Amino acid sequence: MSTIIYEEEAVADLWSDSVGGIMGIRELMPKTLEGQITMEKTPSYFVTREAPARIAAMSRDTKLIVVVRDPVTRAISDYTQTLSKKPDIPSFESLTFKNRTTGLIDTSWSAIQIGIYAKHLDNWLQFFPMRQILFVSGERLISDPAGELGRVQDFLGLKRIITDKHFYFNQTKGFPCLKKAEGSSKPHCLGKTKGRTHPNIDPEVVQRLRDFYRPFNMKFYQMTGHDFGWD
Ligand SMILES: Nc1ncnc2c1ncn2[C@@H]1O[C@H](COP(=O)(O)OS(=O)(=O)O)[C@@H](OP(=O)(O)O)[C@H]1O
Repeated sequence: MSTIIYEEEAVADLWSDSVGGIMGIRELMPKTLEGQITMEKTPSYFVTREAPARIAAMSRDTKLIVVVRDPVTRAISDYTQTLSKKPDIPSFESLTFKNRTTGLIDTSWSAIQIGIYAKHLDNWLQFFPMRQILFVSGERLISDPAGELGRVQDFLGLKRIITDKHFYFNQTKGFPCLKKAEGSSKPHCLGKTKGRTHPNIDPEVVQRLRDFYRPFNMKFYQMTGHDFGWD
């Protein structure tokens, strides 16, 4: 049987040379026994330039899992998260453009930059073959969580233990939830910070962003061999 051990996002800073870089992080990660898989979950790795080389230097066999969703919705979700912490930030519409009159998009804004998946994937492919990378569809994770987790289990070479039986759709939350949380007999939904209501964004700005991302999405579908259906 395989046990999965999670590490937290805080580990990200620990890659820095000041704490011993790769060797430092190795010391901090739990020891992995035969039959166990050690996992670390840090969303920012996917968009961090140095991450592929550093992870490859630690182990070329590492398997990588990335959840991707429609980059336009992702940008709005990202903005919604920042807004919840800093209510005084400018509108989504004004942050989107370098110059609203010319329609020039500010690709240096992280909410926009992160969704250019093809560009980030290019960096990873310099160090890892595509067969070691799994892209999970954020949309399917909501519409068919068991199906998407089936792909994850197959990719990790695990028996399909998590199935439809483990989920139910919670009408109040508007998302799938677990029938039983681990080590408990009670249902479990993700917390309040997951599944926030997004603000309404000017449809013209949304359309402009759709047009902006289309070529990058097409490239991404080509690279992964999978149409995520965002266009
Ligand atoms: N089952 C279930 N329950 C609740 N939310 C779900 C679920 N599955 C996927 N999602 C989507 O996850 C989004 C939040 O994940 P993030 O990775 O953005 O969160 S975080 O950055 O780690 O806070 C969150 O994005 P927002 O809707 O923008 O809040 C959800 O759409």
